[in-house]
Amino acid sequence: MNVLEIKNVCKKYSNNSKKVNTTALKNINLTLRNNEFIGIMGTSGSGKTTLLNVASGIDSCDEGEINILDNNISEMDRNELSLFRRSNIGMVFQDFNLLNSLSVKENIMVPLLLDKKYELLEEGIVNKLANMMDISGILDRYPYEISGGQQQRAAICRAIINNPKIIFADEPTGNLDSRSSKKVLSYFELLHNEYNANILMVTHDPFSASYCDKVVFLQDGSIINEIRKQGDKVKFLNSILEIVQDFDTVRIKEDIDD
Ligand SMILES: Nc1ncnc2c1ncn2[C@@H]1O[C@H](COP(=O)(O)OP(=O)(O)OP(=O)(O)O)[C@@H](O)[C@H]1O
Repeated sequence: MNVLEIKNVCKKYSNNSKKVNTTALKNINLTLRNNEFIGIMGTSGSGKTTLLNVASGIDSCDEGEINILDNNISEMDRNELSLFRRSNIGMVFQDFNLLNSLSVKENIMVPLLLDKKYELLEEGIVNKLANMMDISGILDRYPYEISGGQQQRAAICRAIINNPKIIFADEPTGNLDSRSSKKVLSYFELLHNEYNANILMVTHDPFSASYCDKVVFLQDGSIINEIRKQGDKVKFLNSILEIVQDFDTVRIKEDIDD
């Protein structure tokens, strides 16, 4: 079964004060199959975050539909969607989105408390995840007392504590140095390879994208290319870099022509 189907999706933003419409997504079709890790790349403003927000139900689309495990989330009302998202979707953001007034442990527990899944807390799920993500020594600290990499690993624990069917990640390494990025990416890889996690990740970074099975490239709201991993990560990284360089060359030529 496909985990996520994005079908003919279009999205416009209207800016009422200037009476300008921005077409952010143009007829997007994309499928995330079971046990797939897909990356979304593209230049700034190409529509990456909009696509992730629409696919995860944070935002609505104007045309088309989004199916998650055969449920059309575009047709759900607010309450249905909110419940559906809580039990099926895990989100990871560039700026971590941890609550500073809660300890790391409490932050990770939030989704279970919202869903009253106290039995999982008693089974020690927080400690298990913290061990897996190598943050068990900092559970009693507050987000402002730990590094960005540790905050992101705590945010991943929070995203997966409900055992979601899909993890959506928007530039999860965007605020991290290269060492912390590698560690965070290695945990995504672990979740994907060992726990069959399905992941859709936005990134502008070819190195991060090389952890995916497949990368799609957006430009001006359309998918203009896609590439599937064949061989190892280094080979995949080189293929991604070639495509990114081609885009850059075309863009520079267009800028010169303008
Ligand atoms: N809330 C909004 N209102 C109006 N226009 C928006 C809004 N959000 C995004 N846009 C526009 O939609 C287009 C796509 O934006 P989006 O944020 O999805 O791009 P992106 O590829 O994620 O960019 P970046 O890499 O810079 O984060 C851009 O032209 C952007 O200016």
